[in-house]
Amino acid sequence: MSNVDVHCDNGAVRIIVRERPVRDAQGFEEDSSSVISYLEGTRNVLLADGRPFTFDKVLGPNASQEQLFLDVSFLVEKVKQGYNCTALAYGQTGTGKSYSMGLNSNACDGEFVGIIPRCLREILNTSLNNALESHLRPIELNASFIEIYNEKVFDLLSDKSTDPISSRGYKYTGGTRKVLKSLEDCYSVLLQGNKNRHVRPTKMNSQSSRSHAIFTIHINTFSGNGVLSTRLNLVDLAGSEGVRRTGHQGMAMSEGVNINQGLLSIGKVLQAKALGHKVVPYRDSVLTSVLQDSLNDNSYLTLLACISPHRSDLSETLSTLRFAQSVKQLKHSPHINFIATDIKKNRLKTPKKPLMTPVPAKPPFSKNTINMGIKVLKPIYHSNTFCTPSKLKRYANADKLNRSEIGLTPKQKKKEQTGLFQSCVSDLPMVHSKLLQTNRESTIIMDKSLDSRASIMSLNVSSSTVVGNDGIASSKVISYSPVVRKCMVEIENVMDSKMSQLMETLKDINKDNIQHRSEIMATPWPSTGDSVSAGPLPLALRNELKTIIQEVLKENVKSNIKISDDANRSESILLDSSLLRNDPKCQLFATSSPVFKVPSAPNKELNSSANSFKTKQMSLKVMEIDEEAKRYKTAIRRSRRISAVRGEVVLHSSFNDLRGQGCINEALRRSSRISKIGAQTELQRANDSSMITLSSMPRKQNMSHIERRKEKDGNGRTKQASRAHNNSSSHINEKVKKSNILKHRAAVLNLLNSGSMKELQVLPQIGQKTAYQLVTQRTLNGKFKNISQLEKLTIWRGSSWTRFAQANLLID
Ligand SMILES: Nc1ncnc2c1ncn2[C@@H]1O[C@H](COP(=O)(O)OP(=O)(O)OP(=O)(O)O)[C@@H](O)[C@H]1O
Repeated sequence: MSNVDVHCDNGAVRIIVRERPVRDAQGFEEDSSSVISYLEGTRNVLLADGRPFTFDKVLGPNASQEQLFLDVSFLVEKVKQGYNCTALAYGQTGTGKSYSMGLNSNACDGEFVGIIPRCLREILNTSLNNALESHLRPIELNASFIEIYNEKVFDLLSDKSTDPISSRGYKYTGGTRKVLKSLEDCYSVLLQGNKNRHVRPTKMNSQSSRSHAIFTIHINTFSGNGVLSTRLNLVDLAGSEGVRRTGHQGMAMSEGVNINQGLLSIGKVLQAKALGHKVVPYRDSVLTSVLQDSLNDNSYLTLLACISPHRSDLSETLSTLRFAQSVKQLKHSPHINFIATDIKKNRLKTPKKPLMTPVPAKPPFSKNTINMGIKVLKPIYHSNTFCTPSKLKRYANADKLNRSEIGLTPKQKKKEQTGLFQSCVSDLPMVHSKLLQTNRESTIIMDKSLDSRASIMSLNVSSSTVVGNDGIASSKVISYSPVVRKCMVEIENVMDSKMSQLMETLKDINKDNIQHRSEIMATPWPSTGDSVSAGPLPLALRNELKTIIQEVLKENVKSNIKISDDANRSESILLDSSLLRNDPKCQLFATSSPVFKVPSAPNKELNSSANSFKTKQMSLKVMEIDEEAKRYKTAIRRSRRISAVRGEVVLHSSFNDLRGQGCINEALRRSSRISKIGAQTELQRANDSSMITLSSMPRKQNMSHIERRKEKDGNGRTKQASRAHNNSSSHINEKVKKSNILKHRAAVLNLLNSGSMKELQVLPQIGQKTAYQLVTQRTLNGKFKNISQLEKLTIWRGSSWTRFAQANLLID
């Protein structure tokens, strides 16, 4: 189509205003002068009773149907490229909506035919012309024509057009689709639809539409691997009307009310979208439910606002113009609708592939594929938070397609795919584990986000191509899962703060050499020249590497200060990259990926053996603190749960010392709380306040903590951990331990006898079901006298009793 108006911009939402000619006076006292005027030399500004309004295009009363179509034909171009498009005629009754859309005439040809027949003719002509060429892929053209009358959907192309196909509360599933192969088909479709449409004469319009009509042209372009499915929705909304002016009563009045209701809801939807509301009230009316796909961001929208020139209609005209202005606020970003049918088939046929080995598939469309005389463009794949293997495969296919189209050699492609896609994905967990060992702050940050296996599994990368308005792929984007993104940002922040701390330290130590050092710090990391290094992931890895290196530098600077004391201070703290190369952490990165190389050594070298030792010590210390921190967090979580049962308020401050004293003290506290829950019973009320037992934690867990502590004693542990261990081991001798266990068992039994279902679930291995069964047994058979009575209950399945008893220290 070469006749796209040069004045059209490429915005996804366009507003065209058309003024109808002055009406003949038919029962009205019409003023022949128009309240609408236009600014000389402009095509987009009009004055309504002196008030200026700016739109994409304004058409005066003398504008022809051809002129109007020139502005709308932009949509035909877009729909051929693979985008969904919608043209919406809105305005007061009798202002020429149906006339402009072409629903008044039953012809497809002629000077006065409107938008719909012209669009049909244009699309059909292109398709017929192209069908003559043998290399073209098959195209299918269909039309559907529905109307929404009194909040019900009617299929105008169906034999039973008087039966509604959908009403409020039911999802509209579409109407009859008629195949369009010739102009005759288009003609018969229009004729049949118009014949079935609800029309009623009003005081304002002898042929007033009483329904909202939606004419849809469906275009399916088939390809080897899928189908490019697009729609052009041409909507003729019923006119807004005042009951007083139409003079309607009864049925006609209720029609008017429903029409206004639909228009109001469409206004609400567009307003909500324009204001960026998260919840858009699509379901407020049948009209908005049906138009949901057309009004969403993924479509080109053109609003044709029809206005009247008469002063008597001024308030309606102003209201229409304001509505049009609010629609202009919408920000749509349409993308091509490619449905890769083969992917669905493949998912069923082929076994699941491992996550990291996507199998390249034949691109669904190539650059040279021509459909309907236009180049079919690349589909967009949106990144998802969590990638299933099949999704990852789809992304990999899209990635390959996009790469093939940007002209990379097969060798480069392979290198990129294996180098960037796979190595980066597989490197991420490794980087994460290295960070865990080397950077305490990063570890805590990562811990926050990656504290579950599921999160670690979500460290996926997906790629997508951004396609511009002109349909050309403008850039390639690699997206990471939110977890990875969050970590990257936080790590970057940590790095920044460390950097500035380091610079401060350096500044204090040697002001003269500061510039030299900053230069070294700012030196870009050398690249191997591999294209991989330019990708965003290597940058992220590089940042992480830098973080680690900053750590090492900082440690080295500090240790050097101590070693060299005052003598020759400036010499000793001079930064040297050989120091980095000698450091085991840096070596690890330097060898793991060819992307990273430690900068070549400048002149001076420092003996780093002392530093390495200190670094190792620091790493061990960091690991210990991390474990402590994890236990601390777990302890707090469990304690909160226990407290919540009794409605206790747990002050965080009371747990602060847990970090230092380890989990044994915490276990004692928790056990004490279990006892307190049981303290509500009459029997144990007196004893409970002094009852402190060893632990309500699983025995295995408890033992493993102690054992781990013992192990750590040999390897060097934190002062806090040592203190906690010494305290606990000195105080808990065998005798006390035994009596504590007995007390603990009594407390558990007491809780089982008196606790509610919710309270019982505080105990390990007691879920909702077991708690319910225990309470039922207790109610039926009376309180449990001892542990063996508990054991004999029929509620335990398999090894559930053993697990419960062990977890609660009820058996030795
Ligand atoms: N630009 C125009 N040029 C010539 N005639 C027009 C123009 N606009 C409207 N008309 C005439 O005005 C009359 C009413 O137009 P039309 O039925 O299209 O209005 P409408 O907005 O669809 O009204 P309703 O909402 O009640 O259906 C028709 O007879 C139509 O021919």
